Amino acid sequence: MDQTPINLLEIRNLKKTFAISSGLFARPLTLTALENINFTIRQGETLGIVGESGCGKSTLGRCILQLLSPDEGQVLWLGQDLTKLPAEEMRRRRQDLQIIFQDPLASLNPRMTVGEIIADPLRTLRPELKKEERRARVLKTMEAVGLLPEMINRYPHEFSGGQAQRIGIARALITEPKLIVCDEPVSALDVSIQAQILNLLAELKDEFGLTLIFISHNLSVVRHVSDRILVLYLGRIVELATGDEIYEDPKHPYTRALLTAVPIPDPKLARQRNIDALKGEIPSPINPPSGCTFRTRCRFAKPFCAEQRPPLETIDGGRLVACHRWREIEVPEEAVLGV
Ligand SMILES: Nc1ncnc2c1ncn2[C@@H]1O[C@H](COP(=O)(O)OP(=O)(O)OP(=O)(O)O)[C@@H](O)[C@H]1O
Repeated sequence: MDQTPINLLEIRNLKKTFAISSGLFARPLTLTALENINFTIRQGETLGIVGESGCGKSTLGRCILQLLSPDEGQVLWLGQDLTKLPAEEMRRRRQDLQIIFQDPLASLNPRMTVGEIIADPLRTLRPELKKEERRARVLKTMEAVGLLPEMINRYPHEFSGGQAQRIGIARALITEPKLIVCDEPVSALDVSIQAQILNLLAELKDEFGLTLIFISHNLSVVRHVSDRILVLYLGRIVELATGDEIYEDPKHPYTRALLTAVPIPDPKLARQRNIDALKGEIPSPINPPSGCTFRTRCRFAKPFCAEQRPPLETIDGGRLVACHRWREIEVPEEAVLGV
């Protein structure tokens, strides 16, 4: 029997722009939030998406879920293009694709009880369910995420951030989705609570056979949960590889720069790695640099990097990198994480 995992989701040539007003009578400017985005997600995989603030992570998550309409490109769910689905069909498809937000308390309606919040997606997506069936599902889902049954009639403000995120996870889980986009799910939580929520997501993934997209600006958070990691810079993919490849043999200078923010215990190694640290501000996506958009902050850049956009090349059996100079950039072995 063929055991090859199937592609649950395929993103093809995705582009998303926003029109930015630049004054009452001025023509709006175009901000390109995502461009030329191509990748696939296999069933059962966790794909991490990393990059600095403003690089397009949330926009990508929202375009996948059709909470935002892309300008161009396809979002293929088991081969079916979600961007072309009529609203009613998309509403039904939503059961399969859910989202968990960054700020758990802000994303929960303060006037609804925990039970009402968790049951809410069922009211719209499974209106045929009877009240008792809904309640039974809510209690089962609460148990799965570690909430006690007696919490069902309480309100969000009575909960800590970690508990509130469990409510958000239960709300996403109740429709029995196949894919959950986790948009910075632990960034707003205390460090001591972050590991609990990450472990819970990993357990739920195994228990329910979920596929996860895990968005974070923090590469160390993504490392622990992801099979593969997609690195975004100014709305473009600069690298896509397995977690081990990204950590042990990063090919793109931007990935190397992100790695310098991941703590390592040895101060000598940390100093060596710091030469890769990011310098300067991220350029405006309204007027990005010509050629390679990372060149203005790249310590390996040469004049020709300003001339052409580097293509996203497939290298070493499937990983992707977009850098004119990746072949010439050697990573000193002792500077690599964990060596
Ligand atoms: N509704 C919008 N209108 C105009 N510009 C937007 C809108 N949403 C996002 N942007 C812009 O698109 C770019 C990508 O934003 P996005 O929120 O996707 O980035 P991000 O990587 O998720 O950042 P963060 O980690 O800060 O959330 C940014 O320049 C942002 O200002």
